[in-house]
Amino acid sequence: MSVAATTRSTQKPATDLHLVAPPTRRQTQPLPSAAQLREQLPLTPHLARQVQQKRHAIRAILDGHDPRLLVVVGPCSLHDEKAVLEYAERLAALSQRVGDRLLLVMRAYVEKPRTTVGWKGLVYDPALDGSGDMAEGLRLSRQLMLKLLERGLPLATELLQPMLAGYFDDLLGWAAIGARTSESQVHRELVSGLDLPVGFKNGTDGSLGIACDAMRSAAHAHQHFGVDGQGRPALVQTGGNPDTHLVLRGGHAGPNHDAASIARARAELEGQGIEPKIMVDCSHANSGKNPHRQPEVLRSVLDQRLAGDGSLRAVMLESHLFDGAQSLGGELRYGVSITDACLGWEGTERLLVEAAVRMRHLV
Ligand SMILES: O=C[C@H](O)[C@H](O)COP(=O)(O)O
Ligand SMILES: C=C(OP(=O)(O)O)C(=O)O
Repeated sequence: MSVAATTRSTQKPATDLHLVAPPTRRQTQPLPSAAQLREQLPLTPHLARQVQQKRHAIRAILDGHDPRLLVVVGPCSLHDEKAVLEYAERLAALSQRVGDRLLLVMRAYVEKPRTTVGWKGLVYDPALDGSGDMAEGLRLSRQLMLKLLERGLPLATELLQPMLAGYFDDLLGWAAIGARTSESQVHRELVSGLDLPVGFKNGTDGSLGIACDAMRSAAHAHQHFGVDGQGRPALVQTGGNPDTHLVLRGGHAGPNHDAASIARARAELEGQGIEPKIMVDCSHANSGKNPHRQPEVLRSVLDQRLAGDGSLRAVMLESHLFDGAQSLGGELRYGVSITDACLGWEGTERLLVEAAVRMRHLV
């Protein structure tokens, strides 16, 4: 029975109207299942091997077996295939130059959590005009991620809508659970069943506890409600994910990348019996969302790492071809973010080469 039909059959008298959803409040349209999209846009055996190798390399860094720095870097969100591929070409070339000291993983973020409302990412609205063609968004997002993999890059994304994980998780080297969802049981259950390294971010208010709780929950086996590959409701059993870590992204009270904050984070993790493996997000509340401050955050992390803090194993940067951000609505500038402001390519390349030079003391 359709949602509209259900609504009509339960219609209440006018006095109870606040209890009854008007027929237009919720409508549904079918979408391809994850299995259908994977069949339409398959991961070749060659790329599947590459994904596994990259996951292995990322784990080795996060576990402290490889002294290189893991760097998750790239646009705040993907919106323009041409610019994304140009960015990826440059990142792949840079990766060749710095790969002995830095492992570069490209941000391929197709879902955006919003504080209130706003464009929610390529997968939701690929035409960028509110038309919300999500079937096309799913297709375009998976196709673009495959093209990025073909350039040899490992991929990172935020897993926001748990139902979407199955459309993309075979392509990922690393994933984030964002500041707005680290406390969510549903996301912790999701991570518990993923065979890839995942970073839990501290809350937007700066709280570390929710991310530590999340790691402990995700390390456990769970039984939860979910969907199978065909999109049918399913009882999902997960085995627990041991490959999770903390991502410090600052909070309402300010940044949390300084030595005192890192020491607090280490103590919180150790207090909960979790090995301290920390990524610092140089953007978001750690830079006050000013992209030109991302370099100082990265330099502060490097200073601490070189001074002997081995728990600092990874960083994140929001970077695009050109500096800044732009609003949707008018004529869009090529290679400029339409969500958070990013550091442009020139600054990114300079910064990462500088980081690689400094890392030679360790690697
Ligand atoms: O990384 C992106 C943003 O910080 C996040 O999606 C929230 O954005 P908003 O506060 O502009 O909605
Ligand atoms: C939304 C993001 O981060 P956070 O969850 O830290 O706001 C992001 O990295 O794109």
